[in-house]
Amino acid sequence: MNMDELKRQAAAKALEHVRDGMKLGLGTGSTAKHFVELLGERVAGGLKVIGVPTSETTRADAQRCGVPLTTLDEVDRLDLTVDGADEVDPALNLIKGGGGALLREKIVAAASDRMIVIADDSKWVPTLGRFPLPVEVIPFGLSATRRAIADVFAKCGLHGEMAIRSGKDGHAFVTDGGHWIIDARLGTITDAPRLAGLLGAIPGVVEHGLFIGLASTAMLAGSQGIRVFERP
Ligand SMILES: O=C[C@H](O)[C@H](O)[C@H](O)COP(=O)(O)O
Repeated sequence: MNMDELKRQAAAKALEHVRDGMKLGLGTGSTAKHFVELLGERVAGGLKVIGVPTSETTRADAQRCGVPLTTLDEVDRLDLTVDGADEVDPALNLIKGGGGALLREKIVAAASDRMIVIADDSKWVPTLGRFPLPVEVIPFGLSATRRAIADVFAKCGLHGEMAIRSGKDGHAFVTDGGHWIIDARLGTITDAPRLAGLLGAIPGVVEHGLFIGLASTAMLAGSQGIRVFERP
């Protein structure tokens, strides 16, 4: 079975948890896109849900699939967010943001009663950090912000290359919020909650891709079937 089929299987498993009347957070990325498409099929069959997209790409996908949309200004809490991840560890802490949507994804996840992470099982890691950590930054004062990020890494015993993410046009990649992303190759993040706290306190850092304590459930599809993990 190829990777894309595994992603679709994980998405289908998450769909089993969607009930009529739910307010949903709709994630971003190739796995979340499967969920939006499958959800669209259920909506066409009469399911009543409303979704908040976590990116302009997901907004367009959801509109194409006929999923009704709203915003966090119009609804209070969301019942469930279903989203992909770049890495998942045994505590269900995550690295996200490979597609650049981490800021809206984190806002939506934090406004949800439950977050289900869907992925193929290559995303499962014993310790976060193999995937470069995305840090969303304000372009103003970038060098100062970068130095502050490097100081935080050193304080956490981490050393690694930092690179401004480029877009397809070769210029800096710009997020939906108009910010840039620094990708940091850290290798192994031994204390992700501490790193998350320190990064979040840097002026100029808008958000980072460490999702600590936000995911309730992970559904990971592999050749042996789907494994479901609940946050310990
Ligand atoms: O910014 C993008 C998101 O965090 C994605 O959910 C993440 O990169 C996983 O994407 P994919 O399902 O394409 O591997």
